[in-house]
Amino acid sequence: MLQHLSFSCLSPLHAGVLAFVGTAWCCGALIWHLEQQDLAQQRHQVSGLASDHARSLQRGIESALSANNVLVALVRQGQGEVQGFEAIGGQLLPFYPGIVAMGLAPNGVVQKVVPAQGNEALLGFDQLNDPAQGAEAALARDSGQLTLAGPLPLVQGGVGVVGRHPVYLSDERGQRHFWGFTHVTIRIADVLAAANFPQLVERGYQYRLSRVLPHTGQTQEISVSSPPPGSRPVVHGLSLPNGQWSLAVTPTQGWGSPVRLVGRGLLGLLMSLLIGHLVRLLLQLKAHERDLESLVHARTAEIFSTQQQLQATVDAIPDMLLELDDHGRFLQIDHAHANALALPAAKLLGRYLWEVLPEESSKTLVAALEEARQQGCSTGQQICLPMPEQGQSWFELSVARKAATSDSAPGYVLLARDITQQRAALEKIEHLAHFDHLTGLPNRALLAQRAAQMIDRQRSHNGNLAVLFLDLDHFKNVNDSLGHRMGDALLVTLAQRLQTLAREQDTVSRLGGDEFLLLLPDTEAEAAARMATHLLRGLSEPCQLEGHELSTTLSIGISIFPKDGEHFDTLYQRADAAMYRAKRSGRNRYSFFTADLEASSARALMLENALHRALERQQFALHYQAQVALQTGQIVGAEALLRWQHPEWGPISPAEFIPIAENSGMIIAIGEWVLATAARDAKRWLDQGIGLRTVSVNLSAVQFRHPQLLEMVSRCLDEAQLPGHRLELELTEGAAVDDPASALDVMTQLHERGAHLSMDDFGTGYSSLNQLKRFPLGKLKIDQSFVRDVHEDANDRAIISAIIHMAQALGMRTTAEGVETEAQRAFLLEQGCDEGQGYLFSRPLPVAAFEALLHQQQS
Ligand SMILES: Nc1nc2c(ncn2[C@@H]2O[C@@H]3COP(=O)(O)O[C@H]4[C@@H](O)[C@H](n5cnc6c(=O)[nH]c(N)nc65)O[C@@H]4COP(=O)(O)O[C@H]3[C@H]2O)c(=O)[nH]1
Repeated sequence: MLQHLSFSCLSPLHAGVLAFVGTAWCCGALIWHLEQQDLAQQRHQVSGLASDHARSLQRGIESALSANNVLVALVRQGQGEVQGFEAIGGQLLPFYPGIVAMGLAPNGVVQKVVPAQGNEALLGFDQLNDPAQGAEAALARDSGQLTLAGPLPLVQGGVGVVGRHPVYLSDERGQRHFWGFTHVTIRIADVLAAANFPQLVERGYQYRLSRVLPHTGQTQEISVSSPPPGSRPVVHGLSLPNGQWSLAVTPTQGWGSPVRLVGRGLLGLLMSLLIGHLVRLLLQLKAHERDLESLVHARTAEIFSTQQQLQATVDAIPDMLLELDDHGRFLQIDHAHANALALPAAKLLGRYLWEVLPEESSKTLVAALEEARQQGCSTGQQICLPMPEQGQSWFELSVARKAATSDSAPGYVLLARDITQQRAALEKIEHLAHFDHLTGLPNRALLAQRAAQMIDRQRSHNGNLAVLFLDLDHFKNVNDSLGHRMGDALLVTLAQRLQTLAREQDTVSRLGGDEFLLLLPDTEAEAAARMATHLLRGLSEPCQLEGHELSTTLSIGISIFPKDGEHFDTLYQRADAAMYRAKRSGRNRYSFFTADLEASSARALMLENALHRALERQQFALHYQAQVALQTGQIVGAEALLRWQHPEWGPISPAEFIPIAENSGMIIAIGEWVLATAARDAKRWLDQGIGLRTVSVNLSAVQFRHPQLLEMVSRCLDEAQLPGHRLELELTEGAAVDDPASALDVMTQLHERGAHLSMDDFGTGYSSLNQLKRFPLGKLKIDQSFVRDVHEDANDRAIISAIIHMAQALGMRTTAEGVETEAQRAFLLEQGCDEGQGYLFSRPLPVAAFEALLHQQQS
C-alpha cells in the first residue's frame, strides 16, 4: 500500500532511479559498517602484534637493566667501595646477554667497567657533564630512579642505551648523599634484536620505534622500517625506567583491503542497479496492469453505453422493429411499439408472414425481403393492414438483410413505420395544392390545368371557351364593417351558389379574395352573356348570415377562346380587364373584353409611376368646398379636396388616383402634405379674421391605421400653429369599424389632441350603432348617393331622416354631401340636418377663389 502510495505518482524510470539511489545508500552504509568492523579487527590484530614485539623489547631491556640492581647492591654493601668488581662483573656478564658494558661511576665519573676490553675509552667518562648524556644523567640522579638513556652515541663507539641507577648512601650521621651511578650499556642492535622487527616487516607491517626525550620533549626515532608506517598506526607504549618508548605499526598494504572494498562496492552497485531495475520493471508492470484495467473499464463502459444507446435508439424509433428468419417467419418483435399491430405480438411469433398478413401486403413484404436478400436492403415499400378500430393503417417498410453468424442463422430486420397520418396529410396537401381551403373550389393551380385541358379540347373541335372573371362589389366594406369572419362566411355562401348556378361541365374556381373565375366550355359570347346575367341575378339575392342580411352585387368580365386569346393567361388577363371596365361602368354588370381595355390598365400603371414624382414636382394643389349652415346659409367650414394637375395629362380625378396612392402606400406622404397645407391655409384665414369653425381634411383608412398618425397630425398643427379644434378629420366607415378597439384608441388620442372627427360617406358601410356611440365623433356626413335621389326614392328619404335623427340622439351634427338643388336643401333643412355641402352652395374652389368667396361673405 505504502509502496503503491509512494511510487504511484512517479514514473517507473524515476521510481527505478529512486530505488537505485536508496539501495546504493544502504549498500554504502553496510559496506562502511563492514569496513569499520574489518578495520577494527585488523587494528586489533596489529595491536596484538605490536604488543608482542613491544613486550619482547621491553623484556630484553628490563632484563639487561636488571644487572644494575646487582651493582647497586654491591655498592651499597661496600659503602661505595666494591672490591673485585672486575671479577664479579665478569661473572655477572654471562647472565645478561647483550650488555656491552657495566660499570660504576662515583659522582658520575666512570671508574670501573667490565669488560675492560673494548671499554677503555669509557673510564673517566664524566656522565653528568657530558653534553650528550649529562641531562639524562642528571635526571637519573635527581629522580633517584633507574633511568634508561638513549639511544645515544656511545663513548666506546656505536649506538646504544644506557641504564643508570643513582646510588645514594647514608653517612655516619644517617644523611643520604649521592654516591654516583651504576650503569649498564646495551648496544641498540642487541636491544632491537629482542624485538625481532624484521619478522614484523616480513609479516607485512611497517613500524616506528621512538621515544620522547625527557628534557626536550622531542621525539627521537629509534628504529623505523622502510618505508615507514603509514597513517593512523596502532601505537603501543613501552614503560621503561624513567622513560617512554612507543611502537607504531601499520600494515604495509595500508588499512583495510581496497580490493575487497572495490568488490563490495561493485557488489553494492550491482545490487542497487538490480533493485532499481526490478522496481522500474515492477512499476512498469503495475502501470501496464492499471492501463489494462482502465482499458477494460473504458471498453466495458463503451459497450454498456453502446448498448444503452442502441436500446434508446430502438425505443426512440417510432417504428415497429421486427425480425424474420430466412423463411419469412416472425422471430422477434420490439415490444415498445408492438401495439401498433392489429395482432398481439405473441400471436405473430413463429408464424409465417403470409399466414398473418393480408394477401396483398404479404406479397409486398415478400418482395421487400427478396430485394433485401439480393441487394442487402429494401426501402420504401408500403403495406396496408386492417386495424380493428381505425379501419386501416399504412406502413412503410425498411428491410435489411442480417448475415449469418457463428451462433445465428441469416434473417431480416424489418422496420415498419406507421405512415397513415403522413399519407392523410399528403392527401390533404395534395388537396390544398389544388383546392381553395375556404370554399373548397379549385384554386388557381387546378384552374390552370383544367383551362389548358379545356382549351386543347375546344381547339380540337373548333369550339369556344368562355372565361368569366367575377369580382364582388364593395366586398371590402363587408370585411371592414362586419369583420373577416363574416366576409369569409359570405364568400362560402356565394361559392356554393356559384356552383349550383354553373353547369356540370363548367369549372368554378376561386382566385383569392373576392375573385372567382368560371370556365364555361362550348360557350360562345351570347351564351356567356346569358350565363353572366344569370349569375348577377342569382348572386345578388340577399344572404342571411348570423342575423345579418347581406346583399352583394358583382362585376363580371368575359373573354372568349379563341377570339380573345389562344392561351389561358391571355384569356385570364383580358377577362380581368373586362371586369374592371364593368366596375368602372357602375358595377353590378358584366362586360366583354374589347381591344381598348388594354389601354386603360396601362393607364393605371402609368398613373402609379407618375404619382411617385407628383409631390416633389409640386403637381398637387388643394381646392376647398364650402360647408354651409342650412339654417343661415353662412359658410361655417370648408373641406379640403386634393387636385392633381399633370403637365401632360391635365387634371386627374382623386377618385382615380387616391385608390392607387392607397394601394401603393404613397397616400401617407401625400396625406401629410394635404394636412400640412390645409392647416397652413386655415391658420392664415384665422389670422385674417375669417370666422370658419373648422377646415375638414379627408383621412384615408390607410392613414388612419398608420402608427405615426397622431405624431403627424400634431406636427402639422404645431408647424402651422393652428389650434387643434380648428381641424376636422373626415374618417371613412371602413377605417373606423375594422378594428373598433384600436380605432377607438386612435380616435380618442386625436380627440384629446383637440381635432374634431367626422364620419364621411355615412350610410354606405356597415357601421354598428353600438360602436358609433362609443366613438368621439362630432359629425356624420350623409353620403351624396342618398341626397341625389331624395325626391325619387322614398328609401333614401327614410335613410336620411333616420341618419339625422340618430345623429341628433347621439349628440352629433350632420352634414349632407352633394346638395345640388334647392329642393334637396329644403328637405334636409326640414329633417333637421345642420349643414350642407354641394354645387348648390359652391363647387370645390382653388385657394384664391375660395378666399375671395369667404371675403365676399364677410363683407
Ligand atoms: N356630383 C356632385 N359631386 C359633388 C358635389 N359637391 C361635392 N362633390 C364632390 O364630392 C366629393 C366629396 O368628397 P368626398 O366624399 O370626401 O370624396 C373624395 C374623397 O374621398 C377623395 N379625396 C379627395 N381629396 C382627398 C384627400 O385630400 N385625401 C383623401 N384621403 N381623399 C381625398 O376623393 C373623393 C372624390 O373627391 P372629388 O372628386 O373632389 O369629389 C368631391 C367633390 O368634388 C355635388 O353637389 N355634386
